[in-house]
Amino acid sequence: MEVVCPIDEKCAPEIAALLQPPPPREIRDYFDQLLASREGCRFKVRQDGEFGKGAYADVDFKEGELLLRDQMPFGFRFRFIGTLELQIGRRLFFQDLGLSSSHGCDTGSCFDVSNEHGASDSSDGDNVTDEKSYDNSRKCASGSKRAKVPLPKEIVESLMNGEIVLPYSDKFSLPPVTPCSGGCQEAYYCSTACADADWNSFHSLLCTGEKSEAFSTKALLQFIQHANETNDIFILAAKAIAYTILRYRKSKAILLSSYMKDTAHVMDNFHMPLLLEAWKPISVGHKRSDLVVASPLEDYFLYIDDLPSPEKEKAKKVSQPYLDALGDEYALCCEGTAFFPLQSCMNHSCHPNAKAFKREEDRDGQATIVALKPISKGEEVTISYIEEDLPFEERQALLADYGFSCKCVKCPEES
Ligand SMILES: C[S@@+](CC[C@H](N)C(=O)[O-])C[C@H]1O[C@@H](n2cnc3c(N)ncnc32)[C@H](O)[C@@H]1O
Repeated sequence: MEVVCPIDEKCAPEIAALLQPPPPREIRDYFDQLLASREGCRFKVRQDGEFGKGAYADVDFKEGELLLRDQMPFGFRFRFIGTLELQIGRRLFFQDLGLSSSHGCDTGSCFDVSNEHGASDSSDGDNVTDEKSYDNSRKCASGSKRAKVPLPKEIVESLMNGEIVLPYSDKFSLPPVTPCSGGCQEAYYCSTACADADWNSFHSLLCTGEKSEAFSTKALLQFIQHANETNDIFILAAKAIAYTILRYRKSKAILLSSYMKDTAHVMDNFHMPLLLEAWKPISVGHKRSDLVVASPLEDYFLYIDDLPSPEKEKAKKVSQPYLDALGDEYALCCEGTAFFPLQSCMNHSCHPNAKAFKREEDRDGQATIVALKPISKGEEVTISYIEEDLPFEERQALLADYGFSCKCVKCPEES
């Protein structure tokens, strides 16, 4: 017997309306507003291209010029926070629990204190680019085979408690850890402003602490555990839904405040339009992107390695046991999944004119797009979702995972 969710049955027309993309005029207005709110944004989003929406240069760009730093409308900024010692301590702590993996960070907020239960799966869906694949300049240690030499538990604890200070670590200062004000001990931030923004955006409904506004924190805990054990895309989906609900509630409150209390019944006519409006940032077709933030630990150990003698030998005497304990993971990047509204409008080309690229100075989780060649005003900006130098068949196979067959300038020629 087919199991039908009672909500699916009861709200079938509303669900169908939510799944319908907004009309082109509304999509255009949405992007016009979004671009106007981004200071110095030199793009246009047009919907009349060969592949639907696309991003077009609004000025001439030179080779190597920064085109865009895209921000997430909801979600989080990925940043390493706390101290270098805390980062090492947490990483060793999770390593000891057997939880360490290629995913260096949690799925939460602007943090990362290396809470390693986020398992993002980049193989499914419509993720736009994997910035890691462009990040060849950095030595992410996945390929190397450094055997780990574990440290005693007490040392790991002392690192996390701030009782151990490593030489030159003050040169790699990180924003202090601000815990979630809801008391969940799951989300950590780089500032109170960031914590508040997150709370108001979605976290108040997803927090498992005592101040949570979730309907049932017990159910929420089960959900989070399930997502952590399977795929953190569920967490991102929950954030999208919480974000929509909170946006809906805000506009409903504004609307109600402009009516007399006894005419509140007029709301019946507004539920759906308000919900559709609140949902718009998602329904205009944001695609998820995988993003990577380079580890400050890698920078630290490289810095020690580059010190002149005898400082290098002196510092190494202290730092080497930590490097040995971390093994390959000394350079583990922080990986996560995010929504970038502008980057997700960029179409793919196997002969792209721009690139999603993490530069040395990019220390947060914004999406950075850099021109690979001069781009003229009006020209479409394209990026490669995959390694574009691969042979034709391999490129097609990879792009099939993204759900389309590539029709860029290069592919038809090569086929
Ligand atoms: C991240 S979206 C880019 C924005 C998209 N054009 C839209 O309208 O939302 C990726 C989708 O755009 C289309 N697309 C992008 N580049 C393409 C290409 N080179 N060849 C064919 N389709 C492409 C595919 O449908 C793909 O799933």
